Order: sequence, then structure tokens, then C-alpha cells
Amino acid sequence: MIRLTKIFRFEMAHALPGYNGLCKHIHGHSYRLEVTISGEPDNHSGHSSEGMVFDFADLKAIVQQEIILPLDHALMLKEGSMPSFAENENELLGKIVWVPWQPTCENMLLDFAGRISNNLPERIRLCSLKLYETSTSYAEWHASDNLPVT
Ligand SMILES: Nc1nc2c(c(=O)[nH]1)N=C([C@H](O)[C@H](O)COP(=O)(O)OP(=O)(O)OP(=O)(O)O)CN2
Repeated sequence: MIRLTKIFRFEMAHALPGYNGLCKHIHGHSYRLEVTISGEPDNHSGHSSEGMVFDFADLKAIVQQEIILPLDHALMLKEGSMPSFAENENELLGKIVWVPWQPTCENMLLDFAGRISNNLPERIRLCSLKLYETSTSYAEWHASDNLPVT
């Protein structure tokens, strides 16, 4: 088994309503997301992906579609934390992503794990995610910590 990692960046604003500190206000981060998958290299000759576990380009396409396109330069807010009246009238509010959870690194990772896993072929496993919110703060999701209860 081999692990592959691809690194992504996106800019996003958020707020943590009810938080006892500055993060209760709308503020932005340059997020860095590290996505690690694992599988066995495909050594069937003649395929475009010969010798690869999974084409980095295919991993990029999944993460772009599921995470970067919807979240880059967006404002992520918890549902109910702000009236949504002006969204369609003001371009400044043109990219709000409403989520039912507090938009912390932890909850974002739980959401990302589901989105990425659902788009990977069965033979490829999502191993881990690492999300940097600042250069000194990051959260991690590991498949081994999140095994389904049987
Ligand atoms: N467990 C979590 N704690 C905090 C989160 C979070 O997502 N999970 N988020 C925040 C804020 O969004 C904040 O912007 C980031 O926190 P922090 O590392 O404290 O940011 P600083 O700029 O103060 O970092 P320094 O390097 O210490 O200056 C808060 N907590």
C-alpha cells in the first residue's frame, strides 16, 4: 500500500457565533488542506494511470469540485447566526455558505471527509486530512480514528 498526499489552499471567511474571543467576529483565513489517500499502484500496462495509486490530477478534480470551488472566497456561517435578507441584493454577500454546524476546523474536516470519500473509487481509501487555519493552528482527521462502529 502506498499513501499519496496533495496540498490545496483556499481563502475563506467565517465567524464562530457564541465564541468567547475575537473569532466570534467575521474574519478570514488562508486555509491549507492536506489530503492523503492510499491504495495499491495500478500496474496494468497500457493504462494512462499505469504505476499510479490514483492520478494526482483526479484527486485535484475531486477536491476542487467538492471543496475549493464552493469555499474559496466564500463566507461560511452557521445557520441562524445572521439574517439572510440581503444575500441576493448585495454582491458583497454573494458567496455565503450556510452550514448547520459551528464552522470550526474540526467540523469542516468532518464535512470534507465525507465529501471526498464519497467521490473516491472503492479501491482508494481516504487516510487523513489536515486543515491549517493559521500557520500555527491545524486540525487532523484520520480514518483510523473514525472506524465505523459494527
Ligand atoms: N479548536 C479550535 N479552536 C479554535 C478554532 C477552531 O476552528 N478550532 N478557531 C478559532 C479562530 O477561527 C481563530 O482565527 C484561529 O485561532 P488561533 O490559532 O487562536 O488564531 P491566532 O491568530 O490567535 O493564532 P496565534 O498564532 O496564536 O496568533 C479559534 N479557536
